[in-house]
Amino acid sequence: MSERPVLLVVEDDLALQRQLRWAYDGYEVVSAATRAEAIDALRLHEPAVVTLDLGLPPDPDGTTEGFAVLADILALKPDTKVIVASGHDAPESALKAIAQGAWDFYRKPIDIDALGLIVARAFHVRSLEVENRRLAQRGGDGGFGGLIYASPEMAKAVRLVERVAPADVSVMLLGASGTGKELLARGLHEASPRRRGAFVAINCAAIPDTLLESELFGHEKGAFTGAIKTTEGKIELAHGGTLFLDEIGDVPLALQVKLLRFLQERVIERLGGRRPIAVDTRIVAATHRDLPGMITAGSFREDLYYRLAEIEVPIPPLSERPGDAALIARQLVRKHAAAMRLPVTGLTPDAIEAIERWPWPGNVRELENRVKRAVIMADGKLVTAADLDLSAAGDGEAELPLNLRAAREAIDRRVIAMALARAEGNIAGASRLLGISRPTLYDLLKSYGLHGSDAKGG
Ligand SMILES: Nc1ncnc2c1ncn2[C@@H]1O[C@H](COP(=O)(O)OP(=O)(O)OP(=O)(O)O)[C@@H](O)[C@H]1O
Repeated sequence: MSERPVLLVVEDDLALQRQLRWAYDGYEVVSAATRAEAIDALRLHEPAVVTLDLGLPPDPDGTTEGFAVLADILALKPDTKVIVASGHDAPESALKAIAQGAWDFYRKPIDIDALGLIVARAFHVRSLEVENRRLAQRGGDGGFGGLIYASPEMAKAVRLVERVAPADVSVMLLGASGTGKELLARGLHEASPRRRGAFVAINCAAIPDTLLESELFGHEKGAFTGAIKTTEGKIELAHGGTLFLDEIGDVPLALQVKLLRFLQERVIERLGGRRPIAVDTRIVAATHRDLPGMITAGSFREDLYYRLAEIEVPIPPLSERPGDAALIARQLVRKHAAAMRLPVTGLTPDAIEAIERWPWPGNVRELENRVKRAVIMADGKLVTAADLDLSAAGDGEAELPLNLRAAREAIDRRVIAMALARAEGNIAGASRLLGISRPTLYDLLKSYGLHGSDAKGG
């Protein structure tokens, strides 16, 4: 039973003590009638929240003893949320208590429901503070590669990348646009012995096929019209370091052959060049495409795939990482407010709720764009759902799915992802939570292309 949060009630009226203990059965209510008892209880139970009647003996009609208790509590445990009682005749003492560090006040005679709300809010805020502190200790600007995350899904991807970073194996990051593939690739580079070399990134989908070859391999002066000087390609620029090839699935077949040769022989030839150049570059590739499907269709070389994908790291979309969107949003608000010198400090509860409901088709990139804009739009200190332009989230107004089947699939995916997250990727656990059999869940995972952590092995 000691798992219930402890609420310390400092109150000299024994009947009232009993009434409160009875009313707040969601908490472990500990009572104290004097300053000494209150401090003993504070030391013993370390309650997160205390309600404090300022009129305690030996000054039951005044407030001196109450203020002394308040000072003691805040000196011993400054993060305690103290809620003081203000007598109907002395509202100013409540304000004075708040000025001295009390969290809130309530009026006597006690309204159990109203006080209950204040107490619940105090516990809630306290738990958020504890969580924030825990995250801050992980490193101010995020952990590995600057990534911010708390979901087990993302932690798993990060752990895998961390583990393979020092080894000389090829890594393929699989995830949709904006899920953080480049940050992960950069983190991999930083965690590898190659961190003294350069990290070079190229998005193969963003460069026209005709230019991609010279971007990757470089060219000699005069190799083609406009080649006015010899230029090193990205592979050469990353010599001694890491080259991140984003959207590898968009590399045309002819160039795939050339890439494969580089990976086999570790030499390149610039366009128009005649001599092979030895290059020591580690390739990390990424794609959102179904490469095995492309291999079957003949548009991606199987031999290149096996060279590039010794280890595959699936990166879940933001919508399948419970809790991450709100966490990243908080950090981004602080970052952009500081960069733009705006007095915005956080998000309103309705903004957090809207963020949690939004499907984030553009993943973290979309989140970052919206937060940046919202920080500029915000009127006060807090960003609202309207500032984020997410007020229609969940109404179905912003994103009407293609048809009912697509809508059902979207909901299935979300709920399955949540169940997997709660069961820490365990299929048996997730299927129990969903009220379906294991084989049914496997079928759903397969048909939606989702991965439970033991989906492959189990
Ligand atoms: N977990 C995260 N924490 C903080 N910022 C993130 C996180 N994931 C992504 N970002 C930010 O979101 C943006 C998109 O991330 P990134 O470029 O790594 O995605 P990507 O998967 O490589 O996308 P694309 O394939 O479209 O280039 C970047 O500004 C990045 O800093």
